[in-house]
Amino acid sequence: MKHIQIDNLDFELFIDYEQIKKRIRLMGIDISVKYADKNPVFVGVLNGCFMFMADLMKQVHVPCEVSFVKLSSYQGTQQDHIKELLGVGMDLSGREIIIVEDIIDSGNSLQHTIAALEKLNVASIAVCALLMKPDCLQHEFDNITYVGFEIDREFVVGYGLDYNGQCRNLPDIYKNVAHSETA
Ligand SMILES: O=P(O)(O)OC[C@H]1O[C@H](OP(=O)(O)OP(=O)(O)O)[C@H](O)[C@@H]1O
Ligand SMILES: Nc1nc2[nH]cnc2c(=O)[nH]1
Repeated sequence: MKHIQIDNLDFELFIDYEQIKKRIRLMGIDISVKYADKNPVFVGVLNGCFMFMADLMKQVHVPCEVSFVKLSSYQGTQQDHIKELLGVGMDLSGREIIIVEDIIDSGNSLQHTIAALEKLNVASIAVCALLMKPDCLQHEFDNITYVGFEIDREFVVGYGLDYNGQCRNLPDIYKNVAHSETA
């Protein structure tokens, strides 16, 4: 089993790039069928989505547009409180939106992204996430339509996901393991 260490944490291989590609291919087929003639806008939530978005777009075979947003946070004592969406950069009114997320954990980010997009008079919002942790969700959503892999509570890195800014470049996904397992 492939292991890596980042700072003080150990990780082992969890989902390899071949599995990821196969799953994304099927997700792309589903989306292409559903959105034929709808010219959807894929809205990626940076930073984590960049690899997933790139691979997903190669598997979507209908006319579409791509945009990215970033969530900004309050600083200091309010740190981690999501404030607003930055960078949509196009008119989304009347458009069919597919939010692209690398991972849904608590669902806090997703809830804020959806709330911000709803203010822009979009026609519809669906969510496409590579990973989701159902046991960690703190909100109810009725529009998480496309999920690559449902995973347990483990902390994962790679394929766009970081630990302290590191590991986003890894093609495979790794999960955190206790120190003793790798000793
Ligand atoms: O469901 P949640 O508990 O909100 O967690 C999911 C969010 O966490 C990560 O983003 P992060 O804020 O770490 O920023 P990043 O994309 O730049 O890594 C990930 O990309 C999701 O957007
Ligand atoms: N890198 C990373 N970011 C996250 N954000 C929410 N959950 C996770 C996770 O498991 N890994």
